[in-house]
Amino acid sequence: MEYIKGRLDFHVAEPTVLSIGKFDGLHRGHELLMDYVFQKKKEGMKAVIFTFDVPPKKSLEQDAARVLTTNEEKMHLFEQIGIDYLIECPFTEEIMHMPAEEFLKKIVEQLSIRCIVAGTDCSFGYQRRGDYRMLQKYAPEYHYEAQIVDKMQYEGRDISSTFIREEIAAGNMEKAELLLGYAYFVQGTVVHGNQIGRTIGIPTINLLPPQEKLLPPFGVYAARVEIDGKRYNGITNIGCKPTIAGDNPVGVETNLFDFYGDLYGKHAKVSLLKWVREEQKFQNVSELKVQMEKDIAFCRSFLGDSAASE
Ligand SMILES: Cc1cc2nc3c(=O)[nH]c(=O)nc-3n(C[C@H](O)[C@H](O)[C@H](O)COP(=O)(O)O)c2cc1C
Ligand SMILES: Nc1ncnc2c1ncn2[C@@H]1O[C@H](COP(=O)(O)OP(=O)(O)OP(=O)(O)O)[C@@H](O)[C@H]1O
Repeated sequence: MEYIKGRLDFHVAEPTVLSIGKFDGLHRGHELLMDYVFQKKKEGMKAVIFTFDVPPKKSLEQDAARVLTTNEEKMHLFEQIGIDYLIECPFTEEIMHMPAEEFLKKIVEQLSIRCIVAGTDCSFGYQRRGDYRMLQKYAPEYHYEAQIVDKMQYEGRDISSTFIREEIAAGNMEKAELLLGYAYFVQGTVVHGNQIGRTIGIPTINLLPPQEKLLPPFGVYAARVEIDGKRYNGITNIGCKPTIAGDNPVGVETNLFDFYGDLYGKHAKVSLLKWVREEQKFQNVSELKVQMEKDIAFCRSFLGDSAASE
């Protein structure tokens, strides 16, 4: 996949099928759009995703300002599914104020678009004036096909990134998984923690998630972990470890079941499957250990041998 970012003079000479949007989380609704995109790819067009690189909101205090997938994660997801070009267009003043018609003409010409796939709520151009009707209107003049897709729904509500962010912020991991089509995950490099875990017989791998990544509420989760292509069942604590003195950063730490070894520096993908309980401040580490053992027993039974069976 070619990743074109930071420039307005993006060009693709081959005929393309394009989809446009934020694609935060790449959920089941987006997947529906991708089905149409890949149909066209089979017919010989190059698959292009067009998205804007909007600077992160100043205040990340609110969950709505955080993202399901960072730009880097999105890039990997698009690459995995077989997108040929990912265009991350800088959201400059010029782009922000470009009339929708002009914007459409620009991308059709520069990207040799033959088909545009979009949902009924897509919007583009100054004051978001461009919509699916505009895409349909200009299709004959610009010689592309407009493939407009009705929004996929779940229990009467449109599936959207906003919907999924709300579910994750409420700790509803199973529902988020249904909407996403895969379990919500946090990934990163395994870093050193306080090394207390091993002294209580429950070692953990520690990840420090990017600031903009939306995390579910602080607490304990049943997890599935992927490292070097291998899958493990495990249990994850998200939070600042209030039982442990000091100003601990927000961490995602996981005890892998039936694994012993050194994983520092490795890349780990931790999928959060089910909320188990809130993170608590215990009187001391011994009390915390008793609770952690109960949590592990619960998660072992909840997960069964699911990692091995997939
Ligand atoms: C299953 C599990 C549950 C945890 N629950 C809590 C908790 O409720 N409160 C807390 O302060 N720390 C909790 N922790 C974090 C522990 O304090 C932490 O794993 C331990 O101090 C080791 O940290 P280290 O890897 O930095 O050495 C939990 C960790 C795990 C794996
Ligand atoms: N549930 C859905 N079914 C079909 N198409 C969808 C669905 N959700 C989004 N799309 C389409 O996918 C493209 C990208 O959508 P985008 O990520 O911008 O919005 P979204 O998923 O609705 O999230 P939000 O508006 O909450 O940020 C758009 O063309 C949009 O219309």
